[in-house]
Amino acid sequence: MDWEALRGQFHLPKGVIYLDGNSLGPMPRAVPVRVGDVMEEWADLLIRGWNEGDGGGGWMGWPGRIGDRIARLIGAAEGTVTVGDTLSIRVYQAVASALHLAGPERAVVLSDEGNFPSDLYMAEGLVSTLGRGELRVVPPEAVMDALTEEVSVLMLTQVDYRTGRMHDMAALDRAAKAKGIVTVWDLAHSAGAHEVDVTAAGADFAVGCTYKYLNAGPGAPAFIYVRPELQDRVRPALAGWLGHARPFAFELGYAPGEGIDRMRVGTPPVLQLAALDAALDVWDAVDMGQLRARSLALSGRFASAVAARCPTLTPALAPDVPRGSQVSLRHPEGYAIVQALIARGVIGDFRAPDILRFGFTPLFLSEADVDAAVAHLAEVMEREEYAQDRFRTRRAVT
Ligand SMILES: Cc1ncc(COP(=O)(O)O)c(C=O)c1O
Ligand SMILES: Nc1c(O)cccc1C(=O)C[C@H](N)C(=O)O
Repeated sequence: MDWEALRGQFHLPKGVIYLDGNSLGPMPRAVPVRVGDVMEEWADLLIRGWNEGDGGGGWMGWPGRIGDRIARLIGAAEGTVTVGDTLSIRVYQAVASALHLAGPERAVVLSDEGNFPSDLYMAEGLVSTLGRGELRVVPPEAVMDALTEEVSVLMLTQVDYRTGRMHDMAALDRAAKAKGIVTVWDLAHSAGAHEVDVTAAGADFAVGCTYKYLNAGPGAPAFIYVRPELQDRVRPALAGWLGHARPFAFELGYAPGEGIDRMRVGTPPVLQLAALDAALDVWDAVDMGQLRARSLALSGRFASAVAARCPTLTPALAPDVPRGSQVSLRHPEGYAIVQALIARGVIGDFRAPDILRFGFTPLFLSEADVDAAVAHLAEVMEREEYAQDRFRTRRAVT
């Protein structure tokens, strides 16, 4: 694959080494052009855009059309993915639908301590709304043994947002199925980061965001996948008018739409979908196997150089633990170290209580970036640059 050509498709600010594409991907150059085109369609077509926008295809069909483009990246068949709303909403929708499928006999939603708080809050809220059941949260290594007959839904984020630890999706799905457990996977840190095969794994539901590795921009819409065999049995939980079988009949009662369309909720975010559509063009030339190989090469290069040059930074994971496309390190002064690095133009991020997190995105990073980032980090550590007050003052966000 031509990595240089791929990198050329992104706007990357001068003097910045961006190791935070796992939180907010950089902007593909095609995005503002495409968003501008769609704004012109809005200006000229007005409401006719729903039917005639997108060069004639209409904006209304975008959630499914763009869902199909994401499907390829997660090993899903056409017609199994739709896009819109935020990831937190999609998590709620998937877990609620999964609980309904699992039936009332079982009560436990099982998750792990590496899951993102919003996912846990959503499940906790659902359980309390239903007035039955419980959310059970175990350490990541204990998930397999916690798959008991009491569990109705297994809800996991495949790659831990803090440590980068990666669950074996196929093995956990197999074990869950053997016990009649419905599975929900959050692929926020997987889609576009490494190969994912929801079909081979037999996942029931998968959700993910598009503003990280898929580079669709801040607030970009989320996606949801439903296993084809379940689609006509699923009750969408958030029964919005655009998930109705006949939205424009404006019937008073709800009738679920066909297949994945029933997971649609309300009006599609057209401008953000235009950004996503353009961002997905970059992926047309990407082979996921080669991407994974390069991601491991770049992150491995970083991890071993840091181990050699920065002995006080402890890896968050043992070397033999499978990880996503990030490297996480621990240090009690993690926040200040990350701030000192950002001041030097190396952007990573910090996650409480002590994690320095670095994402490696082969679409726009090179070996030279990795080596320069390590050199900066080594200097920050050797000179104890992080001890300066200006780096220790915490901001409220990110
Ligand atoms: C794994 C995971 N789940 C859920 C979320 C929440 O997504 P959103 O803010 O788009 O609802 C995030 C990131 O914010 C995440 O990393
Ligand atoms: N979604 C975010 C946002 O709206 C603002 C700041 C950060 C984020 C994030 O994506 C955080 C992210 N889920 C994480 O992995 O930590």
